[in-house]
Amino acid sequence: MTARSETLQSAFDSAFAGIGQTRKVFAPQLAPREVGTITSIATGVAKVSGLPEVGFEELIRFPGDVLGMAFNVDDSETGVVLLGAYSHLNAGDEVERTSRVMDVAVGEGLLGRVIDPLGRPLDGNGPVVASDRLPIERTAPHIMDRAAVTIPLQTGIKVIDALIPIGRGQRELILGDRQTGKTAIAIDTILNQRDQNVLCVYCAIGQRASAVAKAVATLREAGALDYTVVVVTEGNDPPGLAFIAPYAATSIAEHFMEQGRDVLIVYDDLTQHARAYRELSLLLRRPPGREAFPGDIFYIHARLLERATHLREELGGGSITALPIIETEAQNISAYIPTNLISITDGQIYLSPSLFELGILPAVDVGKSVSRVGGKAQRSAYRAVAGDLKLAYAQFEELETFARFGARLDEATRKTIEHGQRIRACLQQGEGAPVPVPAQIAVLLAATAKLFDTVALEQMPDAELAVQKAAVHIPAQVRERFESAGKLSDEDRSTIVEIARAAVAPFQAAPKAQFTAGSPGTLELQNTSSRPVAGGRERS
Ligand SMILES: Nc1ncnc2c1ncn2[C@@H]1O[C@H](COP(=O)(O)OP(=O)(O)OP(=O)(O)O)[C@@H](O)[C@H]1O
Repeated sequence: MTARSETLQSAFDSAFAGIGQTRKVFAPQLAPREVGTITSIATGVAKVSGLPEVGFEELIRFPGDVLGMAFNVDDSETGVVLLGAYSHLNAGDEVERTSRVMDVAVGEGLLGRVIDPLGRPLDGNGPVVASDRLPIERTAPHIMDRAAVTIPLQTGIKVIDALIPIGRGQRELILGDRQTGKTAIAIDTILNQRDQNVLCVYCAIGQRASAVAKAVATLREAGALDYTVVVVTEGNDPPGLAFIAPYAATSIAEHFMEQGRDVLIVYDDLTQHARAYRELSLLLRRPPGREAFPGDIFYIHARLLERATHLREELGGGSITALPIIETEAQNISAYIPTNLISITDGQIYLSPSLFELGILPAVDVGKSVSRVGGKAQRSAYRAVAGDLKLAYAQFEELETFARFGARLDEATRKTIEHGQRIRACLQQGEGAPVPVPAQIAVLLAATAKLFDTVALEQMPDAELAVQKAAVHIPAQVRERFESAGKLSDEDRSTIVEIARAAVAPFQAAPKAQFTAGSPGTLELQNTSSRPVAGGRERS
């Protein structure tokens, strides 16, 4: 054999050897594909037959890549909640099991993005970069994995930080009638997390597109979108999307919490979520209960809010603070969904439409609001003033009701009311203007020291702002004590009060005042008499 024919032979052998080998290794991957058909379709739900092995909450693929979630798993038929546009679907269409449950993209790449509950971008900024995916339904951390709530979550809203403090890992309900400033409180709290090292998730459920666009624009303008993930379902989305939105948002927050980060999550609002669930349940013929809500309506909210917690140090020490929002009807806080949520959460911030109408903003009704765990996390500097402030304010609110009837008031009552009015004025604050801690402490200390009592009510906004600005003069070592657990000494308090006194001084040359019964819920000052006012000072 020549050298040339030898080379040809070996090439021939190796070629055939390759084919033989390929034949041997060729093992086609045969996977069973379970396929069923749509039997009927209604608003946001479909009934499917021919999927005997389908599991509860398993995803089912419909034509056009629409996903659905198995909700009612019966022997003969499966009730499926649709999670996308379904107008092209018809009875008889083929559907397929996916053998997986609903999950969502999570990770740092989501910060600054506006997405839907399926993780699809809505902001036109290209695909979302996810570091991982997590199922939307996860069990809440076990009781032994949880730590006590000890670190405050500053909202930047004076009345909340002073009187209804929130701690990291707490669940605090915001409730009130429509248009009473519920969203404003939640958005302001997000804005205040800028320097607090807290990441935020804002979950808009069934909101008007314009309201969501306004919230996103506010966050973007204030630079708060950089540390916030916005999860949105709009009013005209299928009810299935509204139903899964808070669970998906919570999984996004949990990813950060498990990395040791503090997260704030806002559900705006769970009334829409409950309505979406009611709609789905009625369409799937689940038995209706009170107010036509299904029997497990309490459970769907409890299992959601149980996922907000503060983890133990060994597990990273991260936390999720939840601010669910609920809309009441005609101030009825004892309706089904509000009472459910009140009993699940660790306190509530109640917004009163009457205060809102009087222009007392934020319209927080201090008497009906409570924070059950936040007090323990509150900074000691606040605690030093909160007790006096609460008492004085409660006394004022009670006396104010009497004063409405035009009763003649004795000197002590008049002073209490005057003092209460100034506290109320101090606690008012505009939208989108969170107040830093030192400025808050200065204002609150000035109010408890009755420095504002000699200032005319109409001058109060300016006087209060002057005290806020003067807070920059508080010595650095005192400011440090605001952050630490250390108490303010008497010396610290008098230093702050003196700074505030100097700031208030220009406003104290106020006109003389007399009370008359004014419009309901308020008292007017008239510049007529020369009666002495609080502090024994005569107003000129
Ligand atoms: N502290 C405030 N200062 C001034 N305006 C405010 C304040 N809080 C809320 N508002 C205004 O009150 C209106 C209602 O506020 P917001 O939309 O937050 O209420 P809501 O209760 O969430 O409403 P909805 O029931 O529509 O969800 C808005 O126009 C908002 O700008």
